[in-house]
Amino acid sequence: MRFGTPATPSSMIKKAPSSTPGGGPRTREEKILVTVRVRPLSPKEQAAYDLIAWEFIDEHTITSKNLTHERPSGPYTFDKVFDLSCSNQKVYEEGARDVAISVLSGINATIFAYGQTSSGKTFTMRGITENAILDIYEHIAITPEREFALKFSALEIYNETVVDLLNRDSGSLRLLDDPEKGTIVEKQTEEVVKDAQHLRHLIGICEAQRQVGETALNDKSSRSHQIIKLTIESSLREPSGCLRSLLASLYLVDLAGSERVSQTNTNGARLKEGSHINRSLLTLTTVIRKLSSGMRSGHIPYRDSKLTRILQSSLGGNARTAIVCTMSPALTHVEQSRNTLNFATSAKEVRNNAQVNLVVPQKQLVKHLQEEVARLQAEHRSPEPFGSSTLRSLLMEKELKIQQMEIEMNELKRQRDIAESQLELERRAHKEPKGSNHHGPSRQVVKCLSFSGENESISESPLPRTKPRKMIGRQSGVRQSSNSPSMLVHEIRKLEMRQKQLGEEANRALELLHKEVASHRLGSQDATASIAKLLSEIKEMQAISCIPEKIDMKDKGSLKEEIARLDSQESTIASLEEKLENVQRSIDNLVMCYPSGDEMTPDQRTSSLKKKKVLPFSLSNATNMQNIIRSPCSPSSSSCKIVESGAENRAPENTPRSAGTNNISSMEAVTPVSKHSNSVDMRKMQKMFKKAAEENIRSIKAYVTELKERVAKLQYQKQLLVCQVLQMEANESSAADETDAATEPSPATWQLVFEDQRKQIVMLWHLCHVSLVHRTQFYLLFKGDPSDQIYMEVELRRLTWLEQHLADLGNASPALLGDDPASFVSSSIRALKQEREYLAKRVSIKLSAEEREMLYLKWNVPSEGKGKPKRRLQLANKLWTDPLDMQHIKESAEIVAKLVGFGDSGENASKEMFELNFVSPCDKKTWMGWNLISNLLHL
Ligand SMILES: Nc1ncnc2c1ncn2[C@@H]1O[C@H](COP(=O)(O)OP(=O)(O)OP(=O)(O)O)[C@@H](O)[C@H]1O
Repeated sequence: MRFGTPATPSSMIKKAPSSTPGGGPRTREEKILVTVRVRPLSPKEQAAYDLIAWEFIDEHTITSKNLTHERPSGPYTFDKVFDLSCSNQKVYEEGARDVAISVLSGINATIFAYGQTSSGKTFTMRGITENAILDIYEHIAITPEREFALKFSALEIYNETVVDLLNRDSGSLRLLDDPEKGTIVEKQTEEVVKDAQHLRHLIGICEAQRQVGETALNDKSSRSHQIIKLTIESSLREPSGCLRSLLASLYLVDLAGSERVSQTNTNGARLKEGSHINRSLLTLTTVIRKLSSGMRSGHIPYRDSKLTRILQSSLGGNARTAIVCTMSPALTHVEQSRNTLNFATSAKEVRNNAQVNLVVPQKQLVKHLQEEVARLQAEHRSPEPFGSSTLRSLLMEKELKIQQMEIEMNELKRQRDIAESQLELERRAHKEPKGSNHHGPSRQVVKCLSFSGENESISESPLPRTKPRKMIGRQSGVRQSSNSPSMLVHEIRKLEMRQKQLGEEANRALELLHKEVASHRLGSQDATASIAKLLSEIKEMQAISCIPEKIDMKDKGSLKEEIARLDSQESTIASLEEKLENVQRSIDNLVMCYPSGDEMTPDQRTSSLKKKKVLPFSLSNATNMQNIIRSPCSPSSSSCKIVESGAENRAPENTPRSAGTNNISSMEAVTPVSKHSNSVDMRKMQKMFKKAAEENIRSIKAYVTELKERVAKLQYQKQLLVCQVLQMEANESSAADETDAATEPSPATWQLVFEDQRKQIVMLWHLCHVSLVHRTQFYLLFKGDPSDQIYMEVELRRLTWLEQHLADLGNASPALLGDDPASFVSSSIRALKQEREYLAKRVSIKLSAEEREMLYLKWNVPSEGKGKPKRRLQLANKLWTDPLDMQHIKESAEIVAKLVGFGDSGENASKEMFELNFVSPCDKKTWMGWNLISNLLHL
């Protein structure tokens, strides 16, 4: 049996016709119905002469009385506020009925009670459940035209373990992700409900099975979250044109109550239960808060707890939801009640998108078609108004349809089997690393926190996996498609290829320059030699930095290696730049080497004229020459052309001139030619040559400058891409989780996120038995500065993984675990105990007698008596014990800091001790230099 949205492929769910019972709109976006119920003072509260701290302004508004010197809270306004005298009947009618009966119209519905322990959740949910049963069966009774089928299932989430309340023996149930149905509970029992009495009986069984325990606040405190699911399918009894039936589920959720350790006086098993309860409620609060702030498209951490995973569709999804927030009126609980009201305030902003679920049961459809065939066959046997051929074709058509349906059914079954086997594979794949390395981070965590090669292999896995989350679209200059590490590596490689091409072009340009200078025999020998040297150097450099032609994206090399490689190439790029500088200098020298005709001495002029007489090509070839030089600058020119044109312009080898172009004496020996040239206007020729040469050199100079710019641009783009890779890794489940929008969180949003993350971190420290000194240092160091963001995220991820790991150890069967599963947990607890003993010793060293007395008084530490531990140890044992009470946390941190000797702001610690040498993520717009990136990766 499956738990989740109705067990029907979404493709089969259609919008309802207008004639659905209930008659409401087909889909509706609406806010969650939020009401608040305040129970009467309990006998215990009355006995303690506790005061009523709340005032009911009207049916919708509640505010705190001004009983203490504290600022009063409120007024708070909700869909309804029920005062102390309100009956269950009224709470149901005004706070739940409308939502509950939606299930009869094919709309999923969820009703849950939220509130502090002993605030009346179970009391309220019982009332709602009973009234809902009455309403449902009354509706069934007055709707004879429809046939109703009810199914019942129930589970509890106890210490983050899902248990079937109809079959406890089945142990811990797994939650599976179904792309269409959302979260489903594997192998859960589902009972067909016969009637109202049977339904009450089943609910009774569940209540008896549920984990209940005694705490200081409640004799029968629910220690688990209970989720009852009633699935109702209804269809018209009379066969009509409409084959579809309405299918929806009603979830009745009785949450365990949030509790303060200091008030419930819990320890041992109760304390552990309380921690799990608080943690999952904290996730629920976070989910609600995020949904209420309109972050529907951003990351909502449903997966952080089993409760929110199961309730996902009820929170911002395809369901109508009503929440009854319960609270005690007592002054003692005013702080907790305020928390409840804040939760309720967030919840009333959450919008759901419920729709009518219509299904076509395949069985029914096949049955219908068979009946149709039978009818047609009967008609065929009897005299018919139509020709027998018409009937036959109709029959054929129907049979074909049946066959089609069967094929579709088989295909659906096949797909289901594939999905199941994939899930099974995935489950095994997840289990494997556990067995081999209990202490290593999970693959997913590794993926989030590092660039190890394993990630690449994960990405190649055929198993379904979570998609990389969206990047914050910060680098507008970088292609949008670069949204996965492999894409980015691909981009980087492409840029490198381009860079290589540019290098080659530069080389060709230089070669031409070289040729020209050599063949003209003009300019200084030094310049010619230096260009020749540059040419060979660049060639050499290209050979070294040769990039593999083939971009092999299956390469197992990790991104980290990739970035290290890029980093090492920096020197190559720098030297390319340097060499280009040199080329430019050489060109400048060359320019200098062309003395203007006017400045030439008569000797120079003669020599120049002599040289010009032996030009390898005549001046009529000037156009060609320009082509040679210009071609590399022109983007459209191909290197091939350049080489060819160079060859074309070479002097024919059989001419006498070509015999001795390499030295001046041989040039001078070619007297007939020079004599012949004498007829040319030498002065004019000289001018033209100078002009052409200067133009060539300008052209090369411009080209080199352009090359330099292009190399710089490429390098910049490459670094942007690297940054993107880094940011993506860092953001994968945190910053990018926060928002899809391309905007930075505003300081106000960051403060909210910070508070939220801090609460989660505190809770996780508690659950994972993290060292008190670490907690204190971290708490005092990270106080919400924007630059703390990355530290907070990393700490949260580390702890979330650790908690999950510990939970897995706790839930796994000993056979699977091999070594002592509890050793890790117990050694952490032992270390914590030793730390408390150490802190206790420091109490008398670091605090004056007066300070000690004040603390004992404030922290309710009774005086020492026989058999009681020392007061200082009692004090140490109280520190950091209530993760829900932020005041307690703050004071605990201050005391530990004093005992250990940290300054007010943890001055003995620095953020770097958390080994995160990052720049502030809020400076993300500023350029992250290469060295910083290298540091970041600890390359
Ligand atoms: N509206 C009410 N009127 C009278 N009694 C109430 C009301 N609400 C709760 N109570 C009583 O208060 C006590 C605590 O209620 P309940 O067990 O429902 O609290 P809870 O919130 O479910 O606690 P927990 O989270 O610990 O399970 C019970 O004895 C219950 O009968």
